[in-house]
Amino acid sequence: MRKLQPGKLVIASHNPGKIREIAELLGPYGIEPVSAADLDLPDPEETGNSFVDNAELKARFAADLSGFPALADDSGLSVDALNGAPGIYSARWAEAPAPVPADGEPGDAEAPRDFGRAMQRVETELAALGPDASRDAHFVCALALCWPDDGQCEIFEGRVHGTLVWPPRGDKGFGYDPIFVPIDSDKTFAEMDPDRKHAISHRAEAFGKLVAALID
Ligand SMILES: O=P(O)(O)OP(=O)(O)OP(=O)(O)OC[C@H]1O[C@@H](n2cnc3c(O)ncnc32)[C@H](O)[C@@H]1O
Ligand SMILES: [Mg+2]
Repeated sequence: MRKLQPGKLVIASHNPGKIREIAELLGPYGIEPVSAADLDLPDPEETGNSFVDNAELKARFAADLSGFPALADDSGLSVDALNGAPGIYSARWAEAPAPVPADGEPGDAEAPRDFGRAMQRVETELAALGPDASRDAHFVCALALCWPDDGQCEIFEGRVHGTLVWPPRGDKGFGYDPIFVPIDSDKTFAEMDPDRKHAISHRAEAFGKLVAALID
């Protein structure tokens, strides 16, 4: 399998929380992360039907446009009792419906994200199933690393199981972290130090596989 050489690697993400975690996880390997935003790369539409498809689509897009190897992460929260929702729609659950301006033309501004709203929606849908509904959930992370020249991509996946709590707790991390308590912990991801999250998270597991396969 082709190895990732030290040097520039585009992080094909526009999520600052994710970019920070990826930079921390890559810290020890002599790789220079450059974010898609640093390169002014646009955010592609996530038209895939799976985490893997969306990760590959984002990494290919950034590698082709930048000429550097690119790493994308597609991830999300999957709630058992909601048949895996929000899943690949995890980011979209945090977006408000696009406002329709007075002239009737759809606006082109990106809808701002509100994870308070997304977490509330998870809780509301779970509560509607009654007090006995399972609160089991897992985070999934699919990483795709694509090279620009021959279009080759390698994919790695990780997951972490846990349960959902309400109300949200903690101010570290990002996204759904304040309602997710991983197995064998009493803290939410948002209450943990980053090092602890990196020891057990879905992203850390996928990274462990990537490092073992692609970095000497
Ligand atoms: O596509 P990019 O630009 O990378 O950024 P994004 O935020 O849109 O990322 P995704 O499309 O992969 O959507 C995943 C969403 O799932 C949530 N998520 C993923 N990993 C998470 C984590 O470690 N902790 C909390 N929430 C997470 C988070 O809300 C993300 O916005
Ligand atoms: Mg996205």
